[in-house]
Amino acid sequence: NTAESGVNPDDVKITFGKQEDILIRGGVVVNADMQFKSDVLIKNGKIAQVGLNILSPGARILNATGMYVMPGGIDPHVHFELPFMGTVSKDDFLSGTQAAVAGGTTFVMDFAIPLGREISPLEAFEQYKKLGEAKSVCDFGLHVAITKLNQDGDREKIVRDMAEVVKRGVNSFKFFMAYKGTLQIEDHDLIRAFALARELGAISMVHAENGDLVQEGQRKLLRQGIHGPEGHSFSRPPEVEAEAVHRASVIANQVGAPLYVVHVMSQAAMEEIARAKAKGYRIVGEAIAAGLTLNETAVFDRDWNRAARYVMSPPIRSIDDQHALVNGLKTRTLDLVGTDHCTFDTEQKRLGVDDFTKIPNGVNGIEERMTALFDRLVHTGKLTPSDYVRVTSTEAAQIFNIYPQKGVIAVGSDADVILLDPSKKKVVYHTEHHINIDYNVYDHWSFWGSVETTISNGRIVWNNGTLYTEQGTGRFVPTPAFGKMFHGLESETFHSSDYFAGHSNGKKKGVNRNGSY
Ligand SMILES: NC(=O)NCCC(=O)O
Ligand SMILES: [Zn+2]
Ligand SMILES: [Zn+2]
Repeated sequence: NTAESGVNPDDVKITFGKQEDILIRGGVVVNADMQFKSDVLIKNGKIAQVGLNILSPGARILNATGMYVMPGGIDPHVHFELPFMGTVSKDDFLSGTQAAVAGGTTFVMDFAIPLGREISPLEAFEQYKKLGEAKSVCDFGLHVAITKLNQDGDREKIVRDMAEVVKRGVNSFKFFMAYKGTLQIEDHDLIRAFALARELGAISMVHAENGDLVQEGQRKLLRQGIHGPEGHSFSRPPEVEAEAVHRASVIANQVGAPLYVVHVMSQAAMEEIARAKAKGYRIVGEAIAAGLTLNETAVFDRDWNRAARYVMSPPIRSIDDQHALVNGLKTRTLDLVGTDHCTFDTEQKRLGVDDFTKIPNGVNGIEERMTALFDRLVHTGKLTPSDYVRVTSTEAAQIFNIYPQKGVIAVGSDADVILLDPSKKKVVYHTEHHINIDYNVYDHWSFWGSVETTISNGRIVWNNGTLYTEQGTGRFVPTPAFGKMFHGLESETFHSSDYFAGHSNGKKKGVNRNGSY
């Protein structure tokens, strides 16, 4: 036991990687609905007791005086070892989840993307699940990307795969409306895929940009002699993002499918979400840490290597957009915050040194999200600590249907818990971070709100600046179908075959829960 906050690191070394009884004393527990002074007892990887003056002889004591005791962060949008744009993103499930827990995130959701290889969505799911189980140091879930509906001339294969991955614990499909020629799915397939997802009780997620317009914009700029990173921003203006949000929301609403828009980066795109919400569409908007903290001036840096670090899609926008997105979280036009953590080192970014369309797209953020958002949202007084917990953890747990296992400090929930000191600053140095690249877009930034201790499934994995992780301790957590976004829709008669004219011999047949069509 120690009078200092957190625990004595020498003690921890003895039991690192092991679940133990932990008593968190004297902190303020913050859930999405309320905050209250309370102790928290952890046993066997679960929260065993929440209340005042808990006694538990033999438990390790964590002194949380002056700290917030919060559910571990849930990052619904990360990409580890993603084969993309001629290379593979640098952080894998090991470095990525180590950085996650060092930053207070205890659950990540990656995307199984059948990209750059002729594999099916089911094979992609199994590959990513295997990678995650072998390397992760915290629990993880998976979304599955659908890039086309026809595999090797077999129009039923993808349909069968979608049903099968739902059975295996996936409740969300991702569709890219951009990246023409590689990931982009065309509207006629999007309509059918949304309908299938709807029938299966799985959320349709979109990367919303008009990929055809982007491609035309890129060609025009290159013809005009614009080859640098700024061309990336010019080729993907906010209208191109907003148009895709509008189109996706209309298509989803027409087929009755709940829609999740990932990485909303512009005010224009956010306004399309507000419009859809006002019309009663089932739609949620995800902000990302980069959109809430960075601005487009970085892409205009005279130093090419520095500018390229900020190239991601949709692009990082203006300061006005950034402020609008922060306010959108406050007004609940936007619902939750991820990172889209997708890292490429300087050498990889330089693949596009002569042509901005070849700069691998992606920025870091998994290690900084919790502290950066605490600084920008809570320290500024815009959001309450409870609202912060909602947008960084609880909302994701509810949307992806793993609440109350995750996303709350409550008896019976997984012991994924952080101790956050609101009066301490976290300073980011690329020399100290846990991600696997040679820079950090937040290098030398300081944020109010430092995650002092992270507990993952009852294991202390981060304490006072030191990691105590063991590769492979993270589990794949299945996300069951028909979560929050489907509530009230379960019993409705819905046949995706209504959207597959001539696809099932004219017979009105749906995808049943066993996966046959
Ligand atoms: N966002 C980005 O630039 N890279 C990751 C892939 C994606 O989410 O579009
Ligand atoms: Zn995307
Ligand atoms: Zn992404």
